[in-house]
Amino acid sequence: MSAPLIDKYRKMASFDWKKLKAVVEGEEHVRLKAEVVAKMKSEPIFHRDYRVLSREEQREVVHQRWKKIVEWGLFKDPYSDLENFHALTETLEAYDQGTSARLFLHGNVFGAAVKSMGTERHKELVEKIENNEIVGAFCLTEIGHGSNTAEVQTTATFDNGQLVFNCPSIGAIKCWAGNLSHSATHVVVYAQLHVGGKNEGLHGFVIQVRCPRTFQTLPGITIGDMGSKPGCWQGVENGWMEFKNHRAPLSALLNKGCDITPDGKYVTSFKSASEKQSVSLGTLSVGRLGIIAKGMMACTFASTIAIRYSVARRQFGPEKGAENEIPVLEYPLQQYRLFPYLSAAICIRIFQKTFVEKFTEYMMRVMMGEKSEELSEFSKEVHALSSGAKPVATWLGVESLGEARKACGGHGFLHMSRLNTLRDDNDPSQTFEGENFMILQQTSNILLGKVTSLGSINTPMSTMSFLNSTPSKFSSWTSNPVNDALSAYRYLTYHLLQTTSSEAKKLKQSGKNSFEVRNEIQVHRAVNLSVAYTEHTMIDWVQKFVEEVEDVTLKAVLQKVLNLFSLFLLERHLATLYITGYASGGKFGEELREKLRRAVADIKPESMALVDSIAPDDFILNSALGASDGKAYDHIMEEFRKYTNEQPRWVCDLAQFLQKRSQSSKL
Ligand SMILES: Cc1cc2nc3c(=O)[nH]c(=O)nc-3n(C[C@H](O)[C@H](O)[C@H](O)COP(=O)(O)OP(=O)(O)OC[C@H]3O[C@@H](n4cnc5c(N)ncnc54)[C@H](O)[C@@H]3O)c2cc1C
Repeated sequence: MSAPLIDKYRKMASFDWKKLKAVVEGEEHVRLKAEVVAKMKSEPIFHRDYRVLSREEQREVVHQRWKKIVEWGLFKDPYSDLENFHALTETLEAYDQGTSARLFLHGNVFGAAVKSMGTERHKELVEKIENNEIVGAFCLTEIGHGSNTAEVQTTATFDNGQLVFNCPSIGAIKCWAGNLSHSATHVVVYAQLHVGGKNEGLHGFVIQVRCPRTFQTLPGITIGDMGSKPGCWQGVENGWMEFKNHRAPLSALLNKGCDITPDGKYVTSFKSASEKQSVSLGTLSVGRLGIIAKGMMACTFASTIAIRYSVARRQFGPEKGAENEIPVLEYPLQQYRLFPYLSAAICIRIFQKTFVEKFTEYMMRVMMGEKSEELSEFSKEVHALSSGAKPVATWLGVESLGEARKACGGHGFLHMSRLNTLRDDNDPSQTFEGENFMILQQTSNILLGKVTSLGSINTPMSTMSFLNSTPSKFSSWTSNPVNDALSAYRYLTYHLLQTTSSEAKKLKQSGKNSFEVRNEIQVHRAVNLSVAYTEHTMIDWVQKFVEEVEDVTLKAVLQKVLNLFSLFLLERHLATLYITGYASGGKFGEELREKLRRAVADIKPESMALVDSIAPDDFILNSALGASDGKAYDHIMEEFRKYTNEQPRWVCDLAQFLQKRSQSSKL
């Protein structure tokens, strides 16, 4: 049985989805993505079915795909061709995060670390990285330390003009580094630098770990694999590495801002240990911006697959008889569970794109060598927002895939739906490049640092200026739910800032040290503060984007999308809004919920065209339930039929066993 209803739903929309796609993503981005997809379709190595590959198969296929992309020469420096970089990045991330991890870990993590922390001394190596003559991995995490990077235990000791690397304990063994198990010839490794018996703290080094011809590890280095992992991560070579007196040349030290003289003296231009650490770990914050897009892609896949399937799937109806059954998308509850993630997919995309534009402006100024108060304020603001937006986006993304899987019932559990695999693929985005709860503390620390300048806060992206004036309490709803939501968020953020700050003061006065204070203000206070600030900025930036859209039809549909996104996020703070005194009595909450239900219902006629505007090409989506023709049952059966005649060898054993059982029961 096929499901032709999808076209009926497409016709309900008030707008042309292709026009909306061009407005939201940009025409050039859409064209470039289509070009990459066409290239991939033409290469057999990118063709795939729903078969679950073994770890070895998956790694080999990732390797072959990586080789093809390198041969195509599509992957360029993001700052030399940003548009091209984004189109390729998005397509690969959507196709398979295992393949994209392989490329990014080399170019954008390992390579970026060498470029940002290295000097002229590393120029030749940078050329090799760019030509893909070597393969790189990034080794920061150890068995005993991940988040607390300052305490990593691997040592690099200056000895007779060389650096000697050691892991003094099991906890100091490097782990989790992608590309490391089999492929990496070089790594960026972080270690405590010891010179003349003194620990100079955490530093980055670049060293060769394998011979690029034999792939044998160099003396003093043992490398292994970390075993099986869920989803696409099976294809990523996350490895461990132990050093035992491995000797490397002094040039291994990534020496921007620091060095060791030939006679063994450590010299640095850093004014403090924290400045040194922030430069050596600065490369990490760039990654957070990219990971926001993982959250957006997760919401995109979840809503595309689940909403298309919800039209093909009919259950119950006003009257008896299968012919009277209605698509499950008709149920308000199903809409309420799915449409918010559809709105999140669109809003996070708009937010992330705006953020990347602002970040690029910031990076250009850094690369031009600017050193100003304003630029350092810019850096802080970028850090605060990226550390808040990465958790907000990735939590929403993983949550959306779980909800979509349940919304697709039993068939959602099939591997061919891709929902559980995608959930596994996206799961670690909540942990790597800064564990979500840990980096939210960085956002709240920066916000709390502003308490003394309330009234005169002036930051380059203006994300905190609203804190300058005392926000007012709820009085009544207006005709614009987004403005209403923003007012509520301003109140919420302001009050969370005040209560978190006064709680910290109280704890300090009671004799707690700053470590204790920081820990005790997290629950219900600092964490919520970071989330509220971030969501306010997201909504605010998307609203500014919508205001600029000229086409009235597209503007109207985007407004509906943003209405839903704002109310959906705000409703999650309902209890805190009441606790902080924004409103009293049930009316505000009742009305908020009623507006949320209304916003969901407003999306229904637009939903299928909205899905079409965000959905990746079927080749990339690769979901039997979410294909654009809406024929979920046909695709499911096509796959089922592949398995019907396979009789496993143990069936003979089963037959014999049953026979034995029946004979013994007759005795
Ligand atoms: C798929 C994957 C790929 C990875 N790739 C790489 C790679 O290529 N290179 C690399 O170096 N690393 C990599 N990592 C490692 C990753 O960066 C770390 O796992 C991450 O930084 C979190 O550190 P952790 O595992 O030590 O967590 P922990 O810090 O041990 O956190 C455990 C829990 O404790 C909580 N916690 C810790 N401290 C505090 C605190 N002060 N207050 C409140 N709660 C706290 C955390 O919130 C978390 O819930 C990868 C990880 C994964 C899963």
